[in-house]
Amino acid sequence: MRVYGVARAQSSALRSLEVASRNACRRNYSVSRWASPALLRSQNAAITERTDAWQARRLQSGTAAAVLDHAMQDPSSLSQSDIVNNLNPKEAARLDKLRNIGIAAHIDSGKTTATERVLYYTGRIKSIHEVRGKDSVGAKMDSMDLEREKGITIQSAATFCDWVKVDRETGTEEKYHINLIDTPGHIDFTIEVERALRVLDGAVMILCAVSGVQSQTQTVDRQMRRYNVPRISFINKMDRMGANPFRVCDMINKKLRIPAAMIQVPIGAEDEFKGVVDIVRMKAIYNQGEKGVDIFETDEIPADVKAVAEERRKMLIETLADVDDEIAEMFLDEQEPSIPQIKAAIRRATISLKFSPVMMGSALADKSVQPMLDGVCDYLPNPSEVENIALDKRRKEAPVKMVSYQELPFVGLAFKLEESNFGQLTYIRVYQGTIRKGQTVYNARTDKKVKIPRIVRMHSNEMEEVNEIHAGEICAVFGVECASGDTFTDGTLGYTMTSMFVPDAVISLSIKPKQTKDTPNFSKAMSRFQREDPTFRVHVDTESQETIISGMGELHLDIYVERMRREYNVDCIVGQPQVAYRETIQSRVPFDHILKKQTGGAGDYARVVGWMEPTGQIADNHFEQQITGGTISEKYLLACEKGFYASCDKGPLLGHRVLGASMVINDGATHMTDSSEMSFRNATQQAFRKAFLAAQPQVLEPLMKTTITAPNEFQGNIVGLLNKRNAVISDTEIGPEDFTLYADCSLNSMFGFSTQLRAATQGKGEFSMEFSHYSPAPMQLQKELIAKHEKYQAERNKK
Ligand SMILES: Nc1nc2c(ncn2[C@@H]2O[C@H](COP(=O)(O)OP(=O)(O)OP(=O)(O)O)[C@@H](O)[C@H]2O)c(=O)[nH]1
Repeated sequence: MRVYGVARAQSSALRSLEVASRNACRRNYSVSRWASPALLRSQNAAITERTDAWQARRLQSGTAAAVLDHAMQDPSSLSQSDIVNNLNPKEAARLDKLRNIGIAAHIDSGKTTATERVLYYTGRIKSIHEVRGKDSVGAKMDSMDLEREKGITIQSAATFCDWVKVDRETGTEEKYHINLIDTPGHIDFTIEVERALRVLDGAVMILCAVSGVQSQTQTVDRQMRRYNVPRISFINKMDRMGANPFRVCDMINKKLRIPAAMIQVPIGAEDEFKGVVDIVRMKAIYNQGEKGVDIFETDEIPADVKAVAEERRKMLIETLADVDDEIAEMFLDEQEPSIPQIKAAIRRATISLKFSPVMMGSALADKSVQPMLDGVCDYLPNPSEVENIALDKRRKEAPVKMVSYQELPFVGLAFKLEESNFGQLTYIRVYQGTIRKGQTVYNARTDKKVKIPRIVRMHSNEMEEVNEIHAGEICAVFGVECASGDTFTDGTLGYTMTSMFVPDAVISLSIKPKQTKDTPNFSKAMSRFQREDPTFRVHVDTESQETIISGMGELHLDIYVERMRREYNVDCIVGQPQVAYRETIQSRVPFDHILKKQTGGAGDYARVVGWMEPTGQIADNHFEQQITGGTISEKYLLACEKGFYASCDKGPLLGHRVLGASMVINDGATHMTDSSEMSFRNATQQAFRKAFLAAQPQVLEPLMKTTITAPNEFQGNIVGLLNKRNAVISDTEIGPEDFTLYADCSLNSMFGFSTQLRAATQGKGEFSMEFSHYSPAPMQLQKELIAKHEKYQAERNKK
C-alpha cells in the first residue's frame, strides 16, 4: 500500500531519478507485489532494442538500467508505478493525471444525466440537454435515435474531458484528463457494462437516493468485482421525495458487503436539498450560477448539519481503521489523522478494493457533481496503479504484468466494435507502449498484421483525429478487421490478454426479411450485429432452415429487429420468442455400438465401447478416451471426440444444447479397409443418442432472478401474478413508498409479464430479469415439449 503513496508523491514532485531509485531500493524488501524476472528481462531487452534517443540516453546514464536490474534480482520489489516513475518521471506525471472511468448503475439512476453535467462542467458541451427532455434533443451520450426516443441507454458511449481540480485553500489548480464511458442500465445490454469495466481503471457507481441498492446495482457490483474495479459510490436524486442517503450507505455496506462510508453529508434533502458538507475537510459546498456551474465553499457548516457531519466523520475514520493499517495504528494510539492522512487512506483503501467512499448530489438539479469529479481524481487510480495481466504465448502462457509506459512495446485490447459511416470502428485500450497512425500491429489471435490507417478519440458519436495514443489511454481505430476481445501487439511480444465474460443467451426467435429482395441487407445487418455484440448470436437451424437469433432478453432482440428496420430498411417477420432449453442426463449407461455397412464397394465399420454419465455439474460436457492396446487409433479417436461434441450441440430430446454429459470410450474395434474417420464419428453419434436416451434424460429450463419494484399498494396484485407463475419468492423489502420483491421464475412463465405488470400496477411497476441457473423443467412441460418436437420431426420426415 505504501507504494501508491510514495509513487504519487514522487511523481507529483517530479523528483530526480536518483531519488526515485534510492526510494525503490529502500522499499525493496518490504513490498511484495510485482512481476516475473522474465518479464522484466524481456522488457528490458525490448527497451534496449529500441532506438529511441531518450530511452538510450537514460539507459546509458545507468540509472534506469540500475533500477530495472535491481527489480530483476528481486522481482517483488517494484510496482508498476515505481517502474514508470523511475524510467521517466515525466511519463509518471502524465499518468498521474489520467483517469479511465466508467459510470455504471441500475436502470434510470441518472448515469446519462450525470455524464451530461460532467461534459458541461468540463467544457465539452455548450449546453445541457435532458434524457427525455422537453427540447427533444436528448442527452449527448444517448446518440442513437432509439436511445433518445426510449430514454434508455442501449450502447455504452465513450468520451473524454479535462477537469481542472481547484484547491480552494491554496488556489492551486491541477488538470486531469478523464476518459469516461457511460453504460446502459438494462440487464439486456449487460455486455456493454461488462466490456467497459474490463478496460476501465475505476468506476462511479450511481445509486438512487430513494431506492438505494437495486437489482442491477447488484449485477454491476458483481461485474466490478470480476474485473477488480475500484469505485466511488455516488448517491444521486437527493432532490427526490423520500431521499435518504444514510439508508443507502447502510445498504451498500449490508447488501453489497463492501465497507463504505460517507465522505459527504447532505445539507437538506428532497426539495430542500441545498448542497453537501465535505466531512474530510469540514467544508460546506454549494453550487451557484446557471446550471450550478460555480462552486462556493465555506467553513460555515449549517448548525443543523454540524452534529451529523462530526458523527459521520468519526464513522469514516473508524471504517478506514478497519481497512487501512496506517489509520488503524493512529486509531489505536487515539491520534486524530490529518486531512492529507485521511485522503491518502481513502485513496489507498479504494484502490485496493477494500473500501468505497460515498458521495451524493442531484444531477438533475445541478448539485454536487463537481465534487464527485474531484473525488474521481482524488480516489480512483491512475492507469499505472492498476494491475493488468497478459499471458505470454511464448512462455507457455505465463502471466505477465504489463507496465503502462509509452516507450515499451505496444499492447492493446480491442474491447468494442462499432459500424460507423466511415467503416468499422474498433475501440482499443492501450495497456503498454504507443499506437501510432500508419503503424503495423499484430493481432495475437490470428497472428495477422494490420496497418492502423486512422486513430480517433471518441466523443459520443463525434470523433477527433489524433496521430498517436499512449499507454493508459483509450482510443478508436478505423479499418482494422478483428473480433471484440482481440489483443494487438507491435509484434515483438507474444502477449495476449484474457477477454471479458460473455453470458449465455437465454431467449431466441426465428427471423426472416418480409421481402426476399432485402436478403442481402438482412445478412449484412446480421453479421454486423454479431460482430459488435457477443451476446447476440445468429444461427441457421439445420432442419427448419430458419434463421434464429438469440440474446439476453425480449428487449435485447426487439432492439435489433427495430435497428434492422431503421438502419437497413429491412422489415422482418419474427416468430414467437423461444426459451433456450438445455438437455442433460441423470445416470450412467454403458454402450457397445457397432456401425457396419457393407453394400458393395468400400463399407463402413466402427465399434465404440464405453459409457456415458453426468459430469455432476450442469456445465460443460466432457469427452475422454481410455483406450489401451490401440484398438482405436488416435486419428479415429479424434473423430469420436468431434462426433461427441457435435451431438452435444443438438440434444436428442428437443434439439437444444446438451449440458453436463460425459462420454468415456475405453474399447472398440477397427476394420482394415472399411473404417474411416467418418464411420467413427457416426458410430459415436449413434452411441451417444442411444445412451443419452437410456440415461434418464431431462429437459432443463433457465431460471431467472427476477426483481420487481412497485408502489406498496400493489404488493398483493404482484404476489398474485407471481403465484400464478409458480415463482419462488425469496425476499421482499418494503420501503417508504415502494416495495421490492425478489423471486426465481422460469423464463418460460415470464413471457407477456411486462404487459400484465403494467396493468396490475397502473403502469407504475418495473421489473428486471437476469439469468440465474438451469433447473429441471416441470415434468408436464418436459412431456409437452418432447411431444411437440417429435411431432415436428415426424412432419418433416413425411415431407
Ligand atoms: N429527481 C431527479 N431525477 C433525476 C436525477 N437524475 C436523473 N433523473 C431522471 O431520471 C431519469 C433517468 O435518467 P438517466 O440519466 O437516463 O438514467 P440512466 O441511469 O442513464 O438510464 P439507463 O441508461 O437507461 O439505465 C430521467 O428522467 C432523469 O431526468 C436527479 O438527480 N433527480
